[in-house]
Amino acid sequence: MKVTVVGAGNVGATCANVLAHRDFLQEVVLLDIKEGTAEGKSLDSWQQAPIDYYSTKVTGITNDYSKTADSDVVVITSGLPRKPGMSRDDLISTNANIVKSVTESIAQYSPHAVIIVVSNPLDVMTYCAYLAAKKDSKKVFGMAGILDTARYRAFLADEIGCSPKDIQAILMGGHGDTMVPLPRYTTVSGIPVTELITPDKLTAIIQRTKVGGGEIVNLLGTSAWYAPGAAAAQMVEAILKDEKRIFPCCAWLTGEYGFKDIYLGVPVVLGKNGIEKIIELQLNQEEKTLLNESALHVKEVMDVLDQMKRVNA
Ligand SMILES: NC(=O)c1ccc[n+]([C@@H]2O[C@H](COP(=O)([O-])OP(=O)(O)OC[C@H]3O[C@@H](n4cnc5c(N)ncnc54)[C@H](O)[C@@H]3O)[C@@H](O)[C@H]2O)c1
Ligand SMILES: O=C(O)C[C@H](O)C(=O)O
Repeated sequence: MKVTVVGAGNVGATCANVLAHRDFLQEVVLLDIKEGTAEGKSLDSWQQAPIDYYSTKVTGITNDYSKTADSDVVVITSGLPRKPGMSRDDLISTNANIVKSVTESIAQYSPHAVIIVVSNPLDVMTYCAYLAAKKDSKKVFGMAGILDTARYRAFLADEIGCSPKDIQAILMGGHGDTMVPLPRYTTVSGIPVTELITPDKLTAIIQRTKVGGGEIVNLLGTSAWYAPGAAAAQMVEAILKDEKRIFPCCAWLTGEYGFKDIYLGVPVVLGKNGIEKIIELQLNQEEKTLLNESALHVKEVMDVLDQMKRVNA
C-alpha cells in the first residue's frame, strides 16, 4: 500500500503526519515543488516516531514524480490557501493550474490511484482533477464534508456540554458558505439533537459552521490545517483498509439528488475502490431548496473553470 501526499504545506504535512501516527503504512511519500520543504518536514516526522511510537516513515521529495509511482492513494493539497478578506473561489485561477499539472503527473506515474483533492475551491478543484486524471469519477473525489461536519459536531459538543465523540451528523452541498448541515440527521448518542438544544442555538451553530473556515482564516491569517489534514487521513485509511465508512465527500453526481455532471458533497461509502456507493437521503422541501442553492453556486464556479479552459485552449 502506497500513499502520496502532494503539497507539504500545512495541510499536506499534517495529513502525512497523522497517517504516520496511525502506523498501518510502511511509508508515506510527501512531495512539494519547493526544495527542502517536504524533505525537512519528513525528517521532523521521522524524528517524532520514537517519541510517539510509530514506524511509518514519511519520505520527502522535491517534484520528482517517479518516486510516487504506483501509489494506491494520492492526496492533493498543493495550492494557495486564502487570506482574510478572500473567498475560496478567489483561489480558482492559481490553484486550477497547480491542480491540473499535479494531477497529470500523478496520472502518469500512478494510473490506478484513488485521488483525494483538498485544494480550494474544493468542489471545482475536484472537477479540475477529474478532467485532468481522465479516470472513473469513483476514484476522484474531494475532502470537505468530514471537516465541515467535524466543525458542526465540535460546536454542538461545546453547546451541549458533551464529548464530540458522541455526536453523529451529516452535512451536504458545496464546501462554502452555502453548505447544508442537516439537523434532522444529527443525533447525540442516538438522541435527536433538537431534544438537547434550543432552535435559536442550533441555528447559530449552523451559521457558525457555514463560515467555520473563514473564522479560522480571520484568526490565523491563513486557513486551518489540523482538522483538514486529519480528515484527509481518515479518508485514506477508510480506503486502504476497505472500511466501508460512510462520510460526506465531494462526489461526481450522475442523477443522484436530481443533479447531473456536478461535484457536490453527499454521503458516500468509502472502500478499496474509492466511492463504492452514493447514499441518497430523503430530503424535505427546505433541505432540497438549500441543496439546490448550494449546487447552483458550485455550478457557477465550475462554469468559470470551463471558461478558463476554453480561453487557455
Ligand atoms: N478542502 C478543505 O476542506 C481544505 C481545508 C484546508 C485547506 N484547504 C486548501 O488546501 C490547500 C493547501 O492549504 P495549506 O494550508 O496546506 O497551504 P500551504 O501554503 O501551507 O501549502 C501549500 C503547499 O503547496 C505547495 N505547492 C504549490 N504548488 C505546487 C505544485 N505545483 N506542486 C507541488 N506542491 C506545490 C507549496 O509549496 C506549499 O508547500 C489550499 O488551497 C487550501 O485552501 C482545503
Ligand atoms: O477556509 C478555507 O479557506 C480553508 C478550508 O476550506 C477550510 O474550510 O478550513
